[in-house]
Amino acid sequence: MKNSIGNNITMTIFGESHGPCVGVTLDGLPSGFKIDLDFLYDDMEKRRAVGLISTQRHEEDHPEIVSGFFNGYTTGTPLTLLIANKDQHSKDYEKIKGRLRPGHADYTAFERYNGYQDYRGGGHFSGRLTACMVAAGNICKQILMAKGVQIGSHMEQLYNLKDIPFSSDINVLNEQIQQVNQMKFAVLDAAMEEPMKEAALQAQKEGDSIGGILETAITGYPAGIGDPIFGALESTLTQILYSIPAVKGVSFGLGFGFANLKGSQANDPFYFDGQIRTTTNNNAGINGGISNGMPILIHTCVKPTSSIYKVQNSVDYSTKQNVKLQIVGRHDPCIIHRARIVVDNMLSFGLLDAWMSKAALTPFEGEQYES
Ligand SMILES: Cc1cc2nc3c(=O)[nH]c(=O)nc-3n(C[C@H](O)[C@H](O)[C@H](O)COP(=O)(O)O)c2cc1C
Ligand SMILES: C=C(O[C@@H]1CC(C(=O)O)=C[C@@H](OP(=O)(O)O)[C@H]1O)C(=O)O
Repeated sequence: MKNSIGNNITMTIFGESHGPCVGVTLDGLPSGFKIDLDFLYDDMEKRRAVGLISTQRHEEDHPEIVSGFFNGYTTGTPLTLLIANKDQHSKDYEKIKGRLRPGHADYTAFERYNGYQDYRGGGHFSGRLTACMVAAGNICKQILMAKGVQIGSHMEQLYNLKDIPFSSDINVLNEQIQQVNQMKFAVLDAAMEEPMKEAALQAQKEGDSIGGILETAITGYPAGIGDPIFGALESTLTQILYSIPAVKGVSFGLGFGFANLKGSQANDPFYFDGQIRTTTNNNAGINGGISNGMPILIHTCVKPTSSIYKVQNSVDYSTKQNVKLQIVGRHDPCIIHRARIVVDNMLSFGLLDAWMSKAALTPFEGEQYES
């Protein structure tokens, strides 16, 4: 697995930030699924850079489906989406060529690819490739939604500013998911929108950057999905989340918060009301790597953008000299408001892929466990 991931459906991502296009192929999709293109374009719009709190590189981000899609439906053969790069300023990178941006992949790419990597705009390591993740993941999300799954994220924290958390009441939670999915800047507490935007703007003015934490909720995902040991749902989703550039932390449910609790506080007691549920959801919908039907709740930490405009200490890889680095060009002062849809859609890919494993292994209808 290098640029491909998945078992039943696979996602392969290709391209570089300053090449002609970036793209993605999904293989193994069911045939005959009607794709809502407007819904796809809406998600692309949520990731697209707008305003001073995002990069000033403006791309259309209008994916072109070049295979696996016919008369509005998936054909079941590899579905490839291409997204053009048109607004590259490659000369910005000539000026700092060989000078390693702290926090970015410049140094590690040199070591990995022996200098043959396309260094312009972060090349294959660029956040640009997350446009592919949003596009391909959107199609998976559409399939999940048709099965009653909902997924949405909000910025629970931006730098030191906090939004309210998702509700533990399933009805309220479902409304909140719908609410954030209507928003370009996803916060639950409307009063936090301006202060958060102001904080991002302030970082931009200072030539600096900020990060934060996304909270994602998934409802309607059935119990019984996940393949222990290595296909545990948490393992699958964690691998996917860490594939997103700038993601530096992932936790499920109470996560590290479990450390402060006793078992009597941490356990989620069961009850039955026609369906097996739990009264609390500290384990966030997953036990033993398998979904239990309760909402899946995930926290994802996105670091501050590494390309900042303050002078930094670095090394010139070619001359092996210590240098002062002054980055030029266009960068996001904050990534998280754009990354939230990347997170949703990549999780959708993982959740659909895991569900397809269960579907492939489910015994004949009627052949269910009976006590
Ligand atoms: C939507 C999005 C936009 C990004 N924009 C930038 C950017 O403008 N400048 C930058 O230095 N990094 C940006 N990044 C992050 C880098 O791509 C990432 O930090 C880099 O590849 C190194 O990987 P790592 O942070 O996961 O170690 C962006 C990431 C995402 C998800
Ligand atoms: C192009 C996008 O983001 C880019 C991600 C990025 C990086 O280093 O990750 C660096 C910048 O690239 P450039 O220097 O070419 O402007 C961002 O603009 C995008 O998200 O669509």
